[in-house]
Amino acid sequence: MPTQKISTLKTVNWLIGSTKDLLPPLLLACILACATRIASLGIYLVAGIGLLKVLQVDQAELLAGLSWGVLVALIIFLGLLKGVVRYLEQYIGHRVAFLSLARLRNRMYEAFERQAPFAADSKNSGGMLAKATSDIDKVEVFFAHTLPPAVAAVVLSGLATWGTWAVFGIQPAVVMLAGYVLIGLVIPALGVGTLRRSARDAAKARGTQNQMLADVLGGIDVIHGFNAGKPVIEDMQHSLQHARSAGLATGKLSAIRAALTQLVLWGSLIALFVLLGTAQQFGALIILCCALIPSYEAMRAVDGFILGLQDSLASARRLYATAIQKHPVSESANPLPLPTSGTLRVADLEVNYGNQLVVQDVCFELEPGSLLALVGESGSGKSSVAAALVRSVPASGTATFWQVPLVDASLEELRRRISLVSQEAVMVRGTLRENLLLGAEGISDEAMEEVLEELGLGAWLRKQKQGLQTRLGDRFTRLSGGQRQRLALARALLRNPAVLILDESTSALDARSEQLVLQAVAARRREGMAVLMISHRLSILEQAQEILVMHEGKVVERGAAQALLRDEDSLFSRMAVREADRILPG
Ligand SMILES: Nc1ncnc2c1ncn2[C@@H]1O[C@H](COP(=O)(O)OP(=O)(O)OP(=O)(O)O)[C@@H](O)[C@H]1O
Repeated sequence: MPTQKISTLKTVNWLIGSTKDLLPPLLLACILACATRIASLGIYLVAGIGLLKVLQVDQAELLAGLSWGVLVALIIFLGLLKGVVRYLEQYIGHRVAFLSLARLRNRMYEAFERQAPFAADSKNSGGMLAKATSDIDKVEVFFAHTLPPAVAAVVLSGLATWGTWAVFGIQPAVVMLAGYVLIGLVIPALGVGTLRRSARDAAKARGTQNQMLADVLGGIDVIHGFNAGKPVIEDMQHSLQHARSAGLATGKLSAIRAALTQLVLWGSLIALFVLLGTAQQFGALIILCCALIPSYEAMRAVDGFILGLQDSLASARRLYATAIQKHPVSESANPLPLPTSGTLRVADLEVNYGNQLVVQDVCFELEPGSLLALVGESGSGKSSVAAALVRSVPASGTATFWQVPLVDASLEELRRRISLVSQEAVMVRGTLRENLLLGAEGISDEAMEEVLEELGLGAWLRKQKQGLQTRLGDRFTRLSGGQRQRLALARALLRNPAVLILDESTSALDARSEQLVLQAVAARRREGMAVLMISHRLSILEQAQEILVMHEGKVVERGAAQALLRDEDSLFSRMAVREADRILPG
């Protein structure tokens, strides 16, 4: 859902709902912020009274009973009080902030997890990173550093106006109130639309920059290899420029607001001087100035609040949009268990991405122990069939495992029974053991070592001083493409699924390693594991009971390899000839 369409009310409601239990400490932080500002005001007022004493201005009713000793004691007391309440305000404010940060991060990670892998595939990872980091930071700043000072400013201005009215009459009270309204309401309202737009643009630009950075870092070897550093840097500079211009509008407006606030402050002082500037009321003027300066200063927090609010709301809207986004594939309300073995039957399978139909009318049966191959040109829809079977992408038609429709099955069990080893053999940061387990339990070290041996990685493992504890991704344990593919395959084999889908999972292997992989797969098939193999290699296809040849999303030919090859005009024969020419040109 585009963030512009999300209402502020819903966003705030979600934000409060997400951090509900933090509201009492946030309220306490607001109360403490009020106490800090009141103590500050008190210090100014006592200093003002001291000044009156020094200047020997006759303000009998104000000065009665306030000896130097009392004034010094009051200053010390107020100073200590301010120190203590400020400490508590900061402590509680930051506690609320960090808890809200943790809470929001968790909610975001849950949302990403719920939407994965579809979200990770279809959205930019940089945008997701920006949401998980800077957007949440912006919301946290709002909670910790903007709301309590803004609340305190409003309370303080109310108190100061009331006090002025009570002691000095209505006219100076009206001057002060006018100043508060100008600083707290009118000036912050200037250019709110521009602020909202630039906050939204800035939040989006942060996502784009993160995305660019992630892409550049991921593809640094390619960029170097193609000498593409200069255009890439220019692109990044362009993007930074865009972010800078989004931030510039906010900067200009805050400068104008700050200047206007100073004008109002000095205007109010002049107005008070005109009203009370006679010799008799000079004392009152000094006292009012002492009240006005800290309370106007505090009122500026409202401006910061409005600025922060636009930023926070822009970020909160992006977070809310992600939090409410549903994965197009959902689990049924009462998920059915899946047996450990059975036949996978697929009929009339269709896969759509948006309104692009990429797979249609695909039907096949995969019995325990059998091998089915899916071949076809690049983009013909093979990987989409595989993704549909593990329900990573939405699909229609019927797919059942041991007569249980996959749409009714528990997603966790489905992905335990059907394992997909996809084209990219992704390893996460961590040890070899952690990568092989990847959340699975009850797999022994011996079983891991055995599978690695079976896949031809035994010698490599023995060379690693820390064995299964070797950290992957470290400088000296960079994996080759073929090692990576075999580790991904080992991960799947260790889970012993009923159906193993291999999507071009041997593309980076040399003939000997591929042979070892095929032997391992054949051994599992003898134990009943069914295999759906997506591959172009004839050596693999010969072992398949049935080959499905896909073209533009449809199965156009099917049968055993030899039968398909007998028809020289078949798409499969032509593909086989091209594949043979590729290996042995001429
Ligand atoms: N997540 C996605 N969003 C939108 N379109 C997609 C997505 N994944 C794949 N496609 C499109 O669906 C079509 C089929 O892609 P798919 O990856 O299934 O083909 P394939 O036969 O596996 O190709 P290859 O052999 O190159 O891996 C392609 O046109 C591709 O652009």
